[in-house]
Amino acid sequence: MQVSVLQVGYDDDEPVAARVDRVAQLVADQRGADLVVLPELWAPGGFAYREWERRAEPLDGPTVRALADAARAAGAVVHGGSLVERTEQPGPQGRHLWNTSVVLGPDGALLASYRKVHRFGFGAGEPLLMEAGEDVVVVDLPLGPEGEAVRTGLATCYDVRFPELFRRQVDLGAELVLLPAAWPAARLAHWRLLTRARAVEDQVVLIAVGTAGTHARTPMAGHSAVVSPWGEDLAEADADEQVLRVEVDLGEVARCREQFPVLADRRL
Ligand SMILES: O=C(O)CCC(=O)C(=O)O
Repeated sequence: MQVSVLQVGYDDDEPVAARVDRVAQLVADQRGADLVVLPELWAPGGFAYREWERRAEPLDGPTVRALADAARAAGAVVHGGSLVERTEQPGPQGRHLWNTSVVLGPDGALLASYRKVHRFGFGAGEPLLMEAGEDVVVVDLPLGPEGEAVRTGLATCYDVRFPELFRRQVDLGAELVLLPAAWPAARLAHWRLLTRARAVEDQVVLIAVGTAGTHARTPMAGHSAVVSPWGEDLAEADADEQVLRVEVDLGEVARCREQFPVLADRRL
């Protein structure tokens, strides 16, 4: 499987509509990739809390429509990262906003969405403004050598600190996990450690995609990575905007689980 990791960089000066056009073109340029993965909240701004209400949109809004066109142009499955989703109906806490990731097929159809379960912000930001997702999402994506289904778990940024979510995905058959993020540079060491730990303990291929640049006075860590089930880096970005093209052998998941059957030794 050929994967394009798009580590998007942005600052506060770039208008959102211009960023959506720029990133959609970057996605469309990824012909030859089977899977393209974008970061968390790259259009509205991962830490631009004050702008989220104004920049929120439904799942059939302009950002997802632009990504769907780009997926068709690239002929690839596109994990569009996440957006601030606005719904008509409020959630249990009476709010209308969610941090929602979307996955589109090569025909532009919406294959899956995932609402971030663990909200980041310690009382501000996400817990104050957004609803929490309730559902663990594992979806079949047509990413095998002949387009066969690959069980793929979806998680977002802060979720990586909660190993039980990923273990539940493994129980639901996940072999590949996609983790868009907007991770701050201040905790780069945690990002590197936790992404490798999740790949090793769950024996999955983990594709972790962060952002670059500084917005809302928060420098971003970058360092997107594609990690094998053995915990080895198949690729790692630096701190700047970057596109990584990586060949991933998903057969390594079954080989790793057979050669080192640690998951079979769990005591429940
Ligand atoms: O857990 C962290 O240190 C950062 C998490 C985060 O930035 C997020 O979930 O948006």
